Amino acid sequence: MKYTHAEVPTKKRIALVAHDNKKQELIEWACAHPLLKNHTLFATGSTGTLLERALDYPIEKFLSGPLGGDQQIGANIATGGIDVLIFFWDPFEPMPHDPDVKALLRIASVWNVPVACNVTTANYLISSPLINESYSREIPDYQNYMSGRV
Ligand SMILES: O=C(CO)COP(=O)(O)O
Repeated sequence: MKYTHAEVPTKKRIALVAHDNKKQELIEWACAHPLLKNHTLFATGSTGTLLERALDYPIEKFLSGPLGGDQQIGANIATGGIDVLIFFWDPFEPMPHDPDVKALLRIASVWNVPVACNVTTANYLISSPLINESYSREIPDYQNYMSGRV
């Protein structure tokens, strides 16, 4: 695989997602970090509705996770529309949409997007100076990949 770079803007596009047993944790984390409001926030349906209420800040909501929201966020990562993923997934509960969860985590890895799956990592991420700076992110060179296939 050949790689190229994408410029990540100063104002990040941050996706916030939590499974039901982790929603309260994510809400408390988001409320404790008002700096999030310097960025554009996205979320899956139920997570987004709860966060919007708690933060009193607009959140662009996708479908609910089990109905395709995880896949929508994954598609946005692949097309360069999301720069950071905060995904508090539940390690104790099997989900009907486990394949979607795995696919979202995989595609974030493919496109070298930073992912926080727990509060500690989210704290490290949000306190990184890079969250308020532009950043050159290494990504797969799609043109090169395609030219080798067709
Ligand atoms: O299921 C989810 C992530 O896999 C989250 O979806 P909701 O935010 O709609 O609950």
